[in-house]
Amino acid sequence: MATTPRRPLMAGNWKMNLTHLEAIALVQKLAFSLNDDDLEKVEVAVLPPFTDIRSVQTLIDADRYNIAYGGQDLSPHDSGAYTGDISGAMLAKLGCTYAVVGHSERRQYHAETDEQVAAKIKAAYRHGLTPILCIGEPLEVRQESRHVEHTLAQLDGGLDGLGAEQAASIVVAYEPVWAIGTGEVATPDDAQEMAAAIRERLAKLYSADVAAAVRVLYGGSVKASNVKPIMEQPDVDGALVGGASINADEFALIARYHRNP
Ligand SMILES: O=C(CO)COP(=O)(O)O
Repeated sequence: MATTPRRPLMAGNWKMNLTHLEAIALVQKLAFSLNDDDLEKVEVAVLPPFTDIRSVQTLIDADRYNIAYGGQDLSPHDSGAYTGDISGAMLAKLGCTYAVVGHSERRQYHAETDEQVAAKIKAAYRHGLTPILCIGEPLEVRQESRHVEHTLAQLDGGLDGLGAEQAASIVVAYEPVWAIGTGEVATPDDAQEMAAAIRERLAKLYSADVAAAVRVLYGGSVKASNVKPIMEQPDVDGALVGGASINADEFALIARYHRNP
């Protein structure tokens, strides 16, 4: 099996936080806290609210910051009468690299189904965006030890109808719902167990090469103080960071985890 080294990705999902003015201040501070070596070792991305993206783009372009950015969601449609929605074309035109798809908060508060998630993933690829597919189990499912089965069913649903070439570039984020915003982080072993199971399922659905290429992130109460042992797991390739990503100092420390003793 040809294994290409996977470049770690630290992505900050700001959720519904920070105005465009606050976004500019955060990205500036973040860029000053990271050196070329950090940004070579680790890809750093921010995922601001839609209203901030134009400002983030302008700043990153003007100062040539090596920081990627993307949207927190996108419409499965390319244009039309979908009030309040944002298309992949709009995100692509703003220079976005990524689009988060199927975050548990979208599934919970907007009743998003696996079918809609699969349609959004295809919409992202139509516009050259890399989807970050979020999957993960709620607490009661873990308590019944059905977490792997539940999470892999979401993976199957999200990837439904997607070809191998596209699947090889997707990013999958394992975000156990019980760890999101709770301060209760999964153990490094929990993260590794699921990341390995995701990779194994990708090998089955596609091929060993696809499984070896896909970056699997962990998300849920990631902080500078807990990120390193999670990143040391062989199948974990990065983190999707919520609360800690809206503090530039903390997110920079997370992105520079490799410098920590
Ligand atoms: O949902 C998350 C990232 O998408 C995780 O959020 P927290 O880091 O705030 O737990």
